[in-house]
Amino acid sequence: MSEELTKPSSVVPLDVIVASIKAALENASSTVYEEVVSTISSLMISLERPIDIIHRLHEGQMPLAIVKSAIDAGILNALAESEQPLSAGQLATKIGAASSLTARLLRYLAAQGMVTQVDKDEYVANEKTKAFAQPSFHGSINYSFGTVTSINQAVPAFLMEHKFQDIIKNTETPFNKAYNTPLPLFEWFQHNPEQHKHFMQYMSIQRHDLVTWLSVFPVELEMGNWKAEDTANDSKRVVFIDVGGGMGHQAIAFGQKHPKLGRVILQDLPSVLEHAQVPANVEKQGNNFFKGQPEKGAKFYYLRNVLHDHPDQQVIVILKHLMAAMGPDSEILIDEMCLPEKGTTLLQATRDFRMGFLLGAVERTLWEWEKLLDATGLMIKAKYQYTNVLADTVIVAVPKLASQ
Ligand SMILES: C[S@@+](CC[C@H](N)C(=O)[O-])C[C@H]1O[C@@H](n2cnc3c(N)ncnc32)[C@H](O)[C@@H]1O
Repeated sequence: MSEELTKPSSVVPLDVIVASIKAALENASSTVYEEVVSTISSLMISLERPIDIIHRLHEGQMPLAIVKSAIDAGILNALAESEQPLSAGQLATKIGAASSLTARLLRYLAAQGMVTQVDKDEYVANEKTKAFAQPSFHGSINYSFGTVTSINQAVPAFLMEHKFQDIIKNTETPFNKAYNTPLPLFEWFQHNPEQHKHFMQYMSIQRHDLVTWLSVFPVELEMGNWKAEDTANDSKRVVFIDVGGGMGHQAIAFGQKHPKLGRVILQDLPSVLEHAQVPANVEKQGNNFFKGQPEKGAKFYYLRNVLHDHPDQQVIVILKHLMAAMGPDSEILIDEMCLPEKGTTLLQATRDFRMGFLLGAVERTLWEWEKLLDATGLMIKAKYQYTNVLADTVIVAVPKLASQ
């Protein structure tokens, strides 16, 4: 038997290894799941030969184009809605496409794990098909394909033109080059509501299934003796402000988990808050964090994935406004990735460049956070890491003087 036809499992017991990984993951927590998937991805990268990298980079451009086409054609929704297995011909009739093209799309989607092929020409929806039939997943694919792809295309020319210097201005990025605009991304979104909607849909699911900061953050411990009752003014104080909170997922989660601690506020630009749907215990408050912080003396000023959107000088402006509003017990909670100094994963390094290409910003290491906070007049009182895959960490920052 030639070497090419030797079954891999006769050399390495792959079937056994795969079966044991699948069995171990059946009831695993999302943290364990993410970590195993990340380790396997790193293993795949470590096993690649140079030509395999060429194949990965070359073939890697295709999935987004195919998945976008499959969504636009309505294949995933039609399959997700069907209670019976469907053939390519039946699906083609439902969506009004050619049956041979539909068959080829299905073959690709099955190879990609997004539909299940149960027989020679029979397909059924699986969990991934059902997820990709939802508007938030459509929006995410549209964001990746419609907004991000053109930015990636602009990167090499942008870096060459800028002589491979750091990207430090949010008005001079590959995004600005790709869209020929002088506006920073979030201002540009105000003039491009369709792209903004897709971005927000992506934001709403990008942490799908990951544990949240509330699973590790010791609220009672950090609260200390802080009380919501403001007896002097016969009112309730603000315990939590989700600064730049977008659709308010974290404000909602905090209010649900801690309904009695005090008032909860969601702050963002007014045009963003129009789209946020929050329960009665979360107050919406339009505010531009570059202009100031109207709520004085709140317990927690929380910022998730906000500061990584901005270069250092702007982060300092945002934090100084919060410092001016802080009372003696206030804390700033910075919920961001803390990149490891060594052994950054491909995903973490990708997120870092994404920030740079879109916004002239960066993901930071813990040491870089320490340096930046120090330059602002803050220090790290505590930190709580809650994911390994993204190294998401809540940094508790307090003014240097108050803590000394
Ligand atoms: C990357 S998103 C993070 C949203 C949210 N914190 C989350 O984790 O889902 C950044 C947020 O900052 C908001 N933002 C940008 N510029 C702002 C400004 N000048 N004032 C207030 N919010 C702003 C955006 O509208 C957006 O909701």
